[in-house]
Amino acid sequence: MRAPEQILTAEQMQAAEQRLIDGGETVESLMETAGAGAAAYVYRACGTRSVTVLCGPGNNGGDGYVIARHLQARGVEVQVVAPLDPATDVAKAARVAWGGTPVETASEAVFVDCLFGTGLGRPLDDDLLGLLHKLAEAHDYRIAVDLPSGVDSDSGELLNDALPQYDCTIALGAWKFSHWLMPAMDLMGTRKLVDIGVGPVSSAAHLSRAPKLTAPPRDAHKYSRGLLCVIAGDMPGASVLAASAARHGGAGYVKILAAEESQYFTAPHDVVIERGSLYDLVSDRRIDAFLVGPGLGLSDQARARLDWVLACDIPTVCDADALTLLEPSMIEGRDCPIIATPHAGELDRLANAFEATGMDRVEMISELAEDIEGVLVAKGPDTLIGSAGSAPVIMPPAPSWLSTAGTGDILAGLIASRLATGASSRKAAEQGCWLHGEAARIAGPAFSAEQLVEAVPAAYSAFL
Ligand SMILES: NC(=O)C1=CN([C@@H]2O[C@H](COP(=O)(O)OP(=O)(O)OC[C@H]3O[C@@H](n4cnc5c(N)ncnc54)[C@H](OP(=O)(O)O)[C@@H]3O)[C@@H](O)[C@H]2O)[C@@H](O)CC1
Ligand SMILES: Nc1ncnc2c1ncn2[C@@H]1O[C@H](COP(=O)(O)OP(=O)(O)O)[C@@H](O)[C@H]1O
Ligand SMILES: [K+]
Repeated sequence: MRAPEQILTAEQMQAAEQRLIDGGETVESLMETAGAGAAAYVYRACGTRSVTVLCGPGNNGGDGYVIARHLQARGVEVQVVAPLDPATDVAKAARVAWGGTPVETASEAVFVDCLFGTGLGRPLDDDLLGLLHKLAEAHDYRIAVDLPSGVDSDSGELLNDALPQYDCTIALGAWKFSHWLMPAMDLMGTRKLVDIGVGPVSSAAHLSRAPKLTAPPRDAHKYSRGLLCVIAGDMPGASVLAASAARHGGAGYVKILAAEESQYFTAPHDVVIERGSLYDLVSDRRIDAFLVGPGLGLSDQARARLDWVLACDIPTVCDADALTLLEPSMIEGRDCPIIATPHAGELDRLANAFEATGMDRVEMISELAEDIEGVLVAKGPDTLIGSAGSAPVIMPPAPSWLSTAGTGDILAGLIASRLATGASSRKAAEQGCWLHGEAARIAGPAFSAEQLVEAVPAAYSAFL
C-alpha cells in the first residue's frame, strides 16, 4: 500500500528502509529503484541536454552514480563531480557500476545535486559550499536529489546561511519535513516523489488532504448548523472580519458578543451583535463554539473576558491577543478542546508561557498541542497543525498574497465556523485552512482581507 502523503523524519525513513530490507529488499535494490526513478525525472527535464551530477560520500552520492548510469544508458552525456570518495559499501558499488571517471568541475546544462541527503549532520565546509554554488551557477537548470544539500531534513532549517536555489527537488521514498517547511521549502522548486515501496508508517506526520464538505441536510435550521459567538474587545474591526468570514464557513448563525461599554461598531446585517455582560451573553445553551482573540486587547478586562470564555467549556478558537494572554492555569480542568492559531511571534510567546522552549518548531508544536490538550495551527508561509495524541499535519503551501493584514482573523473565523458545525478540532483546523487557501487562490493577486472574505463561498463550493 502506498502512502504518498506521509512525511517522515530521517529516523523514521531509516526504520522504513529497514522494514523493506527485512521484507526482502537490499540497500542496493532500494538505491537502484530510487536512482532509476530520479533519473526518469531528470531525463524528463534534460531531454538531450548534458548533465553534471555532484556525488557526495554517502548514499545520496550513491544515488548520484545510479542516476548517472541510467542517464548514460538513455544516451545523455553525463559528467560526475565527486569531491569526496564514496564511504558506504553501497555507494562504492554504485560508483563501480557507473564505471566512469569523475571530473574536477563541469559546466553543462543540467545540474543534479547528490552531495548530501538525509544524513547531513553539520554545515557544509567552505570548500564544499563553494563547489556547490559554483556548479549551481554554471548550469541552467538545477535539480536536488532527495534534499538540497545543506538542508536539515527534519526541521526545514538551513545548516548553511546561503544555499543555491533549485528548479526541482526529487524526494526519495517519502516526503521529509523539510520538503514542506520554511525556509528549506523555498529552495526546492517543483517537488516530485519517487516511490520505492515505503508503506504507511504508524504515527507519521502527513500532508493535509483536501476536505470533502457537505451541503446542510434537508431538515437543517440555523441552530442545527451551529451557533458561533465571536467575542469582541477593544478593536471590534478584527472581530467583524472574523465573523464575516465565519458566516461563509458553514455555521448557521454567527454572533458578535460586544462588551457593554465598548465603542459602537457595525457588522454585516446577517451578523447579530449582542451587547451586555459577557457573563449573561455566554449563558445561551445553544452556543456551539467561541472565537476569542482578534481585537480583544491586552487589558485586565480583556484577560477577564478570555478567562470567562474559557471557563464555559465550549469548543473555542483562541487567536491573536488571546494567545498573548493565555496561561496554563486558564485551561486547567477544561473538558472541551481549544484550537490555538498562532503566527510565529505568538507561537514564541505561547512556547514561553507553556515552557515549551529549546526544541525545533515541529517538536514545539506537538508539545504545545499536548500542553493545551487541543490543536495548534502554527500559521505562516508554511502552516503546521499539531494535535494532542496524534502526529502533525502540514498544509500544502497557500498563496503568498495571504501575507496581508486581517487574513489571520479570517482564518480564525473560518476554523471557528467549522468547529461550530460540529467538526472535530483537527478537522475544523484543516478545513478552515483549506477554505482560506482556496479563497486566496480564487481572489487572485493583491486582494484585501475583505475581498478574501467574498471569495470564501466559491472556495466552499470547490470542496462540495
Ligand atoms: N533511507 C532509504 O530508504 C534510502 C536512502 N537513499 C539515499 O540515502 C540518503 C541518505 O544517505 P546517508 O545516510 O548515507 O547520508 P548522506 O546524506 O548521503 O550523507 C552522509 C555522509 O556524509 C557525511 N557527512 C555528513 N555531513 C557532512 C558534512 N557537512 N561534510 C562532509 N561530510 C558530511 C557522513 O559522514 P560523517 O563524516 O558524518 O561520518 C556520511 O558519509 C538519502 O538522502 C537518499 O538520497 C536512497 O538511496 C534510497 C533508499
Ligand atoms: N507568505 C505567506 N504565504 C502563505 N500564507 C501566508 C503567508 N504569510 C501569511 N500567510 C497566512 O496569512 C495569515 C496571516 O495571519 P496573521 O499573521 O495572524 O495576520 P493578521 O494578524 O494580520 O490577521 C495566516 O493564515 C498565514 O498562514
Ligand atoms: K542532495
